[in-house]
Amino acid sequence: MSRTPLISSVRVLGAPAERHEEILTPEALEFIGRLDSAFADRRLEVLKERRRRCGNLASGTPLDFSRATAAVRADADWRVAPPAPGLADRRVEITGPPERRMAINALNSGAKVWMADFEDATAPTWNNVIGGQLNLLDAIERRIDFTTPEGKEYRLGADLATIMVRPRGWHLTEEHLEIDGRPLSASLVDFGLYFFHCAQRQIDAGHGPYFYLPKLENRYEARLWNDIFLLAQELLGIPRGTVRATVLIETITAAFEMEEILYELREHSAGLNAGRWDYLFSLLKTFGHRTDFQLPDRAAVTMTAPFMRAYTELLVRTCHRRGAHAIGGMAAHVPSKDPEANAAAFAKVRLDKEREAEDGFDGSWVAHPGLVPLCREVFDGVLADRPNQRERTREDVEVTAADLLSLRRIAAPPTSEGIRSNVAVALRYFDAWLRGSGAVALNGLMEDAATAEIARVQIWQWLRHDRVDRSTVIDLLDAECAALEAEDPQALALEAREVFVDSALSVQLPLFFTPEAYTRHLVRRVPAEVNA
Ligand SMILES: CC(=O)SCCNC(=O)CCNC(=O)[C@H](O)C(C)(C)COP(=O)(O)OP(=O)(O)OC[C@H]1O[C@@H](n2cnc3c(N)ncnc32)[C@H](O)[C@@H]1OP(=O)(O)O
Ligand SMILES: O=CC(=O)O
Ligand SMILES: [Mg+2]
Repeated sequence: MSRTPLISSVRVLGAPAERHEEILTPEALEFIGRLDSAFADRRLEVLKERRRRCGNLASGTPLDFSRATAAVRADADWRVAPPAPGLADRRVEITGPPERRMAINALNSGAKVWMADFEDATAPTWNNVIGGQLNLLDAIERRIDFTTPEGKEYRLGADLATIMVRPRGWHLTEEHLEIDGRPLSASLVDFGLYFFHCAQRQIDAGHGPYFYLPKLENRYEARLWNDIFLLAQELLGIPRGTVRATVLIETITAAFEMEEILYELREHSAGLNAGRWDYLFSLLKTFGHRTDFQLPDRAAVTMTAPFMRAYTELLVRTCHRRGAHAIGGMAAHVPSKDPEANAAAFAKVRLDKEREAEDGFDGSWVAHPGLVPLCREVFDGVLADRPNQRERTREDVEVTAADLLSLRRIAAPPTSEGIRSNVAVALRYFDAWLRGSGAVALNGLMEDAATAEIARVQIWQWLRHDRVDRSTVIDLLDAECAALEAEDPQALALEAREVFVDSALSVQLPLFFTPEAYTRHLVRRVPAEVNA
């Protein structure tokens, strides 16, 4: 990296802990400081534009494919970069937080890719953020093995999944790192620390610095990431085009700009992923104010709903037309110890993966190592010896704006069980998140930040449209708090209740529950110390 001195230094405000100094080296801090200084203003523009667009859509401005970019969509000639080493065959991808034991289990799981997640599946405590970076570094250096006090051994095997890292989204800051008196962008901290420590190591190991990019809303956000990749590669002397990134299409506005997002990132693109849970959240959030866009209980909205099928079909069509991978989403069912529930969960996941494989997806996500063989078997059945099915261009697919927005076709009022379950899931998830776990299994379903957002925003919407009254929700909330406290004396039921009240019962709908909950509950700063 060029050694021109920085005008400002990054200050570490998080408590020091064992081995943190291996990640927070002066050089790594200088690197993320440079990235943040270069892109802080553009990040703020992104957030401003999101608020502006959200306001317009809430007040009824129609959503459509942009006329300004019609030429990009019409040009049949451009393609994204070819798959990078380790990313041609992605038939099974396992996701999970970069926690030490789970990292080893994920890497050994038999999946082709491990999506190491600082986002939906991670509660961004300081220790999770820096500990996650240490685990990634140790995994790449193959020194992550350990033995539990009970004697259970965790060792890396011979055949490991390719690592892709998902940094936090643009809406979040990292309050334990500061430059010029302001916190750094959480996206740039997660991206930058991993890139600084692991990009060259990954290249030396025959792979590369690979990423998943969450919650993008439009092509300008893709352009911003592309510019970040260019600068990061330049600063560390890594050849241009080495980075690869898969963008999650998980907002309704991004669904209208899939081609444009691939185009902006084409030099660094590793395709698109159908992030179904945040996509549903985005639909609810974007149209939550309107009476003409009401969704039924969360459990009643499946991937076979016409507007969800339009979204996944368009994603496959768009990716394959541009030579990019299309990666399927997360079926929420996780294995259970009860054989009957387990068989039901596997049957549901199988159906979901079969539909994706038949539709042309090149691979898909699982949340648990126990589901890797199932997903592999389903995709093997369609792919056989081919690494992917990008040649299936799906020219039969035609999706209109109306198809993507056909929510009315499944509109239904909430049931009392739907209301109760949303209150319970949100409260219990917030409790887990406040205690440092960003993903939990509740009633046989994987719950993470995206699914909890759905639960709380549905309550907000049903209150707004008088589908339920406030006193019913408060009664349910209090009953659930009492049950949680009775079950687990360590539970943070009162704090979780506070997060619920702030995010689901407020007059204005908070765009995400995480920024407020993070600054109020997870940030633990120690007095500032300036890094030399
Ligand atoms: C909407 C989206 O963004 S989806 C993507 C983000 N969400 C996720 O990534 C969720 C990933 N999944 C998980 O975190 C977990 O599977 C959970 C929390 C849902 C359930 O975890 P657990 O309650 O530990 O499940 P369970 O007890 O069945 O686990 C059995 C073993 O599998 C391991 N395991 C479970 N899930 C994973 C995973 N995703 N990656 C690696 N290992 C895992 C457990 O650590 C445990 O290992 P051990 O026996 O060595 O201790
Ligand atoms: O990140 C994935 C999602 O479904 O949300
Ligand atoms: Mg998501």
